[in-house]
Amino acid sequence: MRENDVILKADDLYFSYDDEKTHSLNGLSLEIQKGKKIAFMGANGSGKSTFFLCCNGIHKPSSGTLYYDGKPVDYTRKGLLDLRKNVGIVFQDPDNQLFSASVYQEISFGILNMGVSEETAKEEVEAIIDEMEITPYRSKPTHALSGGQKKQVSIADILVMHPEVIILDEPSSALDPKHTALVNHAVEQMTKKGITVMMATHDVNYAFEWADEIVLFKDGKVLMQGTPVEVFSNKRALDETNLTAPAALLLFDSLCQKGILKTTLPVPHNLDALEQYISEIPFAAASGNSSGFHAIQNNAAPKRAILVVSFGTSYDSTRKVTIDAIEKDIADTYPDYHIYRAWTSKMILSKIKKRDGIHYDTVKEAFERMLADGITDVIVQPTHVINGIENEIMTEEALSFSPQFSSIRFGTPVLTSFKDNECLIHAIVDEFPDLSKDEVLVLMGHGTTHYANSIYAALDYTFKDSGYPNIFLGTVESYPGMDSLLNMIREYQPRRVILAPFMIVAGDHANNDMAGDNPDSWKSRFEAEGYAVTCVLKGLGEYKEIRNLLISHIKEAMREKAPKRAHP
Ligand SMILES: Nc1ncnc2c1ncn2[C@@H]1O[C@H](COP(=O)(O)OP(=O)(O)OP(=O)(O)O)[C@@H](O)[C@H]1O
Repeated sequence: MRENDVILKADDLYFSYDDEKTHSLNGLSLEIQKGKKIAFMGANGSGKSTFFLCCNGIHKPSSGTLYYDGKPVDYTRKGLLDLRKNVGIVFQDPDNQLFSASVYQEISFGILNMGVSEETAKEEVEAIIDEMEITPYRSKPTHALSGGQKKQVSIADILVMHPEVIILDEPSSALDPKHTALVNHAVEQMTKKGITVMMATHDVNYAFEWADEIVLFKDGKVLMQGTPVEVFSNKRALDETNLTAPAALLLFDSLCQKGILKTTLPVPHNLDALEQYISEIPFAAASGNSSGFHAIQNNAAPKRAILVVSFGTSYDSTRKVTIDAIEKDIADTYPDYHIYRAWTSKMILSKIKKRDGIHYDTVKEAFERMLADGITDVIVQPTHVINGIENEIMTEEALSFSPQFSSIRFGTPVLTSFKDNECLIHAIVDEFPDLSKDEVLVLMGHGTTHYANSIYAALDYTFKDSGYPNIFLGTVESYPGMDSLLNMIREYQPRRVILAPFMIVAGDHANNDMAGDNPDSWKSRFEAEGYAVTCVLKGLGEYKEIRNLLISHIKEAMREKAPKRAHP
């Protein structure tokens, strides 16, 4: 994130209402980006309102620093006035905010205090009264308004001052559906104007649909900050903050688990979007069965599936652009097949379960799931780079299910045939078109004790044989290792070393063993030899050509006449 995109930043804030006996803010740190819609959620009493009151200077943290637009908040009278011009709060209870005699006076008060001319203030107030549909009660005394009307006036109060940030503390609490819709409309208008909107809400469905980001509060600090899908998929974080997942996400997950919807579809953020997906399921439309579900489950369940088996990764960002992207491309190419996912690294699976509460299937679980879903014919496509131990174990496990399926076919790992090697060399060369003669590209493969490890040395040779003397391939766990690479590269004498992973994902090995700052990382060791080093954290799964190669392996598996069976 660029520093100048951050409008508000809290750094280790503490605040107490009772002389430090208990901390309502307890080491709170977060950053809010300009122009975003941020929902603040968490259990009652977790500190959301207290933080909001700090944001426009009503409370001053007892320690820590709050920054507005890159500068620490200035608590002088003038500093606070400036802050409040830019950060407006709409209070949870409008009675804490409205104090003028009439609606018109109430909305005019703030803007007149900002020192604008009466004429300009009048124009602005009229415009906001019109926009917020306040005209019918513009002359009423504020105490005579209904709860919903008071809320509209308190929003108009703030909007009229054109702040850069608007904070709304549970704006829809105690409002009927009509007034909730009016408030939601006002919030939409704010974001259209580029205002940063921070909103506390307990409504998970609204937050899921509306927000760009969710901040979860617990005990006066941030438990989690992320996109709505990241946060609401994290069961553990939801449990800790007394929240439930939104209906659209729960239903979507359930339909994906049953194989009715594809996991590769973008997550729908409301029930309307989900309904749209369901209405697009071909059989539901053709059968004229309005519910769709029974028809699909009972009569039309497709029997063929592709199981994509990966080692796995605990890095969400790389997973999205590698494993998810591979599965999506496969799903797009083979729309008649159900796509299932399995990961082979037990360590990663248990880490994700513990950290995020998310379960991904092992190979065994995926086969059991497919069986339960009525799948009869399976193509297993690994995303493993070589035909090593992982792939052998996976194949054996899959074949143990042969008696229960009509056919189980296997696509080969990325590097199996000579043609695969050629394709990979092209993919790498295309990815680094500007590699100059005085630079070397050093690729980090995983490496294994399995005999298939020889592919790394063979491919390193093939690069050179194909006219690329400055592309080297080593492994992090086997041969050729770092010492061999250093010897070869010393001989070449490059000006710069470019490091890139030769693994499907740019995960732990790429981030730490390759690009980390620890003295044993490849980056540090090349730097210690005096080379300038550039790291490219891009997994092979991000290369379109590699994804296409895997798709071609599936095609080859489909052509296979006699599917492999353990018990023919
Ligand atoms: N005026 C006050 N005086 C004393 N304690 C307060 C005051 N306001 C809040 N607190 C305490 O500070 C803590 C944080 O409260 P806060 O209102 O910030 O939480 P919240 O997350 O906004 O809760 P809710 O979702 O119920 O609005 C709670 O323990 C609360 O009891």
